[in-house]
Amino acid sequence: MPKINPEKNSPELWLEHWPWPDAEGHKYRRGHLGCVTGPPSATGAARLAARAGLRIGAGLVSLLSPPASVLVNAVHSTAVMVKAFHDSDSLSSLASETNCTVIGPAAGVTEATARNVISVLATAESAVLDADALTVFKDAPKDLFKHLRPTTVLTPHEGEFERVFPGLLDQLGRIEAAKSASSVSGAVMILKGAETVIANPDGRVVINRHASPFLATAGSGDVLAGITGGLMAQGMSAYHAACAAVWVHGDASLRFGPGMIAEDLPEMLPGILASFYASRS
Ligand SMILES: NC(=O)C1=CN([C@@H]2O[C@H](COP(=O)(O)OP(=O)(O)OC[C@H]3O[C@@H](n4cnc5c(N)ncnc54)[C@H](OP(=O)(O)O)[C@@H]3O)[C@@H](O)[C@H]2O)[C@@H](O)CC1
Ligand SMILES: Nc1ncnc2c1ncn2[C@@H]1O[C@H](COP(=O)(O)OP(=O)(O)O)[C@@H](O)[C@H]1O
Repeated sequence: MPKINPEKNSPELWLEHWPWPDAEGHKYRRGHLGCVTGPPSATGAARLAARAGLRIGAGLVSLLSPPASVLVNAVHSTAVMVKAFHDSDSLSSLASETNCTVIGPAAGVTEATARNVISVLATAESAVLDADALTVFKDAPKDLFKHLRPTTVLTPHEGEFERVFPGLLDQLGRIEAAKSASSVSGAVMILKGAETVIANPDGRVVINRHASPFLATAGSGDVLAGITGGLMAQGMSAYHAACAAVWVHGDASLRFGPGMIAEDLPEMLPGILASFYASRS
């Protein structure tokens, strides 16, 4: 088998595609991100994603919330909006109003989550599937694959990856496994870890080592899903958004350093954006 030498992730790969706001623009032109929340006791993960999406520049961000979680979400949200969905049909309708929807963080490993994932994929312009949105297809990954498109990004850690692509990691190693999974599923893959691999269905692969070990903290992956979705909502292609989000997420962790918790990551984004903005030619 030919050895793949993946490209190293760096801003040169994607910064020229950064979705800066137009001087004449308004918030709707900066894109609408939706983040699907879980039950009342598990809403924080989606809120981390939502805040990251807003910080990275999406013009509007909505928490798409089961009715029982609306109050807890509303109490904890200010600029981020809250919209209730009663079933997968009404979620589908809300997702159709977004440019990208993130689903999975603390969504719950339930049949309802599986239905909700399919509904989001049917109507959202683009989607990020993380955590439970992947785990829930453990016994029938092909049921998921048939709904995936090149505008979908999957963001598994190794445990989640193994559930949806059993045996691939052991058989091929991380880089080849991510590449194969992207090709088989037809979606962009972010295989997370100390070295994160980003793979596109067309065979492009990038490896990211620009990250701090302090990222090993609860909720940091939810923030990555939100950054990715926030960039896609602004019109960045799924592959460029995936590469950019992973680098920026890593940069935020390196800038913060020891003591970082997931909540700190979105607050590091303005400094990173300022340095990108200043470097525009
Ligand atoms: N604030 C909140 O609300 C938060 C809510 N969260 C939500 O919690 C839910 C559960 O998600 P989760 O990722 O914590 O656990 P889960 O899917 O059960 O897998 C864990 C098992 O997988 C394995 N494993 C292998 N490699 C691994 C790796 N690199 N990183 C991690 N695990 C790895 C390992 O098994 P082992 O290899 O040790 O046998 C491990 O025991 C989900 O809905 C998520 O969104 C979180 O986002 C946190 C913040
Ligand atoms: N040792 C490490 N070095 C660099 N990055 C790491 C390390 N451990 C985890 N990460 C990163 O932290 C994030 C963890 O995401 P995830 O496992 O989904 O956590 P959670 O479900 O708690 O949000 C990923 O982006 C992963 O790449």
